[in-house]
Amino acid sequence: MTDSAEQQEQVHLDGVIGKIKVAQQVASEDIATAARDRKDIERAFGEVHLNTGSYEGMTDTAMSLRAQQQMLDERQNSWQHATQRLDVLQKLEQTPYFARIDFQEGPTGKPETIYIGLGSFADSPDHFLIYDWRAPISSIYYDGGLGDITYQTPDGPQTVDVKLKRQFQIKDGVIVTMFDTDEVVGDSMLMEALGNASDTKMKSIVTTIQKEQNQIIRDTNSDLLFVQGAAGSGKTAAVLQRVAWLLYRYRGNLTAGQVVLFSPNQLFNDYINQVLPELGEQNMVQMTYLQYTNRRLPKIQVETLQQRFEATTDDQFRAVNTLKGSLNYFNVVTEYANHLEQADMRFRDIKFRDQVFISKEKIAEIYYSFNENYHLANRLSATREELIKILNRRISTEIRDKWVEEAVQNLTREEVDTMFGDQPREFDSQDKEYRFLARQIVMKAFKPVQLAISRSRYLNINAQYAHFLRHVPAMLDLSAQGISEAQWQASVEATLSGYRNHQLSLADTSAYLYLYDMMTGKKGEKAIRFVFIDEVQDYSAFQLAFLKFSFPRAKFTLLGDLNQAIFTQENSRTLLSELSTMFDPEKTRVVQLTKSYRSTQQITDFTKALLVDGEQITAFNRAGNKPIVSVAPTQSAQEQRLLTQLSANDQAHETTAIIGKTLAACEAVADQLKAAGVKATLIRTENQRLVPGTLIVPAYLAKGLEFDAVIVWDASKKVYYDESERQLLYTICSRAMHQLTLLATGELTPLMDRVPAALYTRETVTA
Ligand SMILES: Nc1ncnc2c1ncn2[C@@H]1O[C@H](COP(=O)(O)OP(=O)(O)OP(=O)(O)O)[C@@H](O)[C@H]1O
Repeated sequence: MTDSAEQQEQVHLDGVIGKIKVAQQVASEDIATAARDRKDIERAFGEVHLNTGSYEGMTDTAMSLRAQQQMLDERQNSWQHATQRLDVLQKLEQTPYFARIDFQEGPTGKPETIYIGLGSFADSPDHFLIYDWRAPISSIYYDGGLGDITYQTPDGPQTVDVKLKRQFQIKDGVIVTMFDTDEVVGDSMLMEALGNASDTKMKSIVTTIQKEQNQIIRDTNSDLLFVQGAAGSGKTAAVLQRVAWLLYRYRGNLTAGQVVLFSPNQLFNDYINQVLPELGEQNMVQMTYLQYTNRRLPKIQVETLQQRFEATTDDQFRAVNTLKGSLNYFNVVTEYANHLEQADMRFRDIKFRDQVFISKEKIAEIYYSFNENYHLANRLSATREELIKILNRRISTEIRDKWVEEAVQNLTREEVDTMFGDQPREFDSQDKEYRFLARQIVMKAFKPVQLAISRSRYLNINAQYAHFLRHVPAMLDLSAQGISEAQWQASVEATLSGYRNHQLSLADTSAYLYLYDMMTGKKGEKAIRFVFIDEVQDYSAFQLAFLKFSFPRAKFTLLGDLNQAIFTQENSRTLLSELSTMFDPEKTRVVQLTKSYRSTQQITDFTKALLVDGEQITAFNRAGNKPIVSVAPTQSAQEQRLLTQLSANDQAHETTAIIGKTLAACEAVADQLKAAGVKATLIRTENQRLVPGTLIVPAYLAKGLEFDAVIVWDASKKVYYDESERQLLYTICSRAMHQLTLLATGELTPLMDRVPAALYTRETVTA
């Protein structure tokens, strides 16, 4: 490449930036105009006189208010649109684009040149100076090198002959480097991107999206897209890009509020919440499964992440919990709920002033009076109608009661005025006026009853759930699950007594809510169009089936690494086969990501050796130090070693996370560091924020995060002794980007036995 090529590109860049600045000016003026218009309308709003003297007057007022509101909404929209536009333009001014592609469509097509950036920019309706990275044509940048490349358009596949692929690094409007490449996405660019230090916030990967990741990002056909990828293979990164892509692809028909991401914990939500804004989009709805379920049961304390992780796992508990997480159990709940159409629905009396108003027996009689064509949802709504009729009859008779008459007579002028509200007041007789007021008084008194009916409070979900649990042995062969009937009944009693103390396990919460939704005929949240579930290996099949039921119109993207199952362990292996029965196989796509980008080659080689079948994982070729495994004879020697490692990491400008197995272990480390005068932040709960500097994090909160340097505290035999902890240790070690240290006291964990000695530096600390 000649100097002049670079000069020409800089001239082109300057021209584009000049035009972006002009467009910024226009957008700023649009914002000001929209804001001014809005003020004017708001002022006019205040001047609309509320004419409530006559019925016509009220209608006129209402109409003019509505028209004003509409104008206000329009101005609000154009204000928002212009603000978003300005935001994108400001980003573009710094780095307008990162790639140039020259191509030709067919042998006779004319040669074209496009530039690709974070957003599109045109100086006239048909003249694009920059194409959005999400535009169909931009796909050729991610999907291939030079020559014929096919990309998908809304009208079907298109092939073009790519003649030139040029990548740029532009900083503050100046080309820092540029090079031509015939690779998919030049490794040097990726190397540069990956060489950066870790941050408390994840960044977008728009300039270096890999071909396999691009497949995930641009998928539109699958109802279920399952991404199985090694630690650090960019599952989370790709999926955030996918959200941005979907918002672009379905602009006008899809909003960020119709996309939900279920993430492993709140800390992780915080970690990723800058990526979409960086891409000029709004964040999707983000929550954890626990938050999703707990918000529906505010009075119940659903088992937290820590409780779940540190729960006792005796075999009996494990078998019951495994059963409660299975698809089989989900089907049992469904079957049980359907059976309630015939019998066994539990009701509660509807009370009025502490007296039984409609008895549960009466409600049951009504509920079961409809024929078998009435299913759960319409049976309930038919019952509701009957109950409302009973209430209305009672209101009509109650009107004549003495207390009501007295109440009407005692009404003050103001009370009468509020009761009439916007109602016309002309009555042809005094009696009619009296009846109107009396009815209002009675209806107000019966409001709690009306609410109890409309909110189905006469359903007794607690009794129903207890009945269901006791009924399970009749519906399922427990012995096939390795559970005796006595064990099951003991677990039922434990669940119910926990419930009386307002506590419920996550597995029971899911079943409880699903049963409730079935009983009340809820059909889920239809507005949600895309659901993403990160770290899906930690979900049970029951939870996934429940989410599918809860979001019936959504397409699902599930991301997981079966090697990082820290809650469900071996169950996660059956998850894929259970999933395949939930979704149409024709509309299911499974993508494997095997290349790990997070860590250096040395760390990836080490972590994959920890796994029993980690062969498939390949490292991105980036060199670093071998992991250090240090065994000290005493606890205090291990503490000393921790201090020297921390200061070595500090000197190398690597931010360290010390990852302990439990919160208690992390607290102990935090105390030691404090005593030694070393500054570090202990992350106790998922509601904390990640802050710069050394962190101490319990294992179950480190999911999905990454750090420059990781110190595993502590990798002794007494801490990690069981085969079932292999995946946990793998998950922890794979958080490290550049530097990994495992510290142990006494004997090293036997989980290290399978790691070849050549893959790490072993140290023995002397006392
Ligand atoms: N195409 C890419 N270009 C640049 N960086 C990338 C790319 N893909 C992944 N990365 C980086 O690699 C790191 C790991 O990515 P990410 O956290 O998405 O992986 P993951 O598969 O979700 O990992 P885990 O399962 O371990 O949580 C991140 O720092 C991410 O920015």
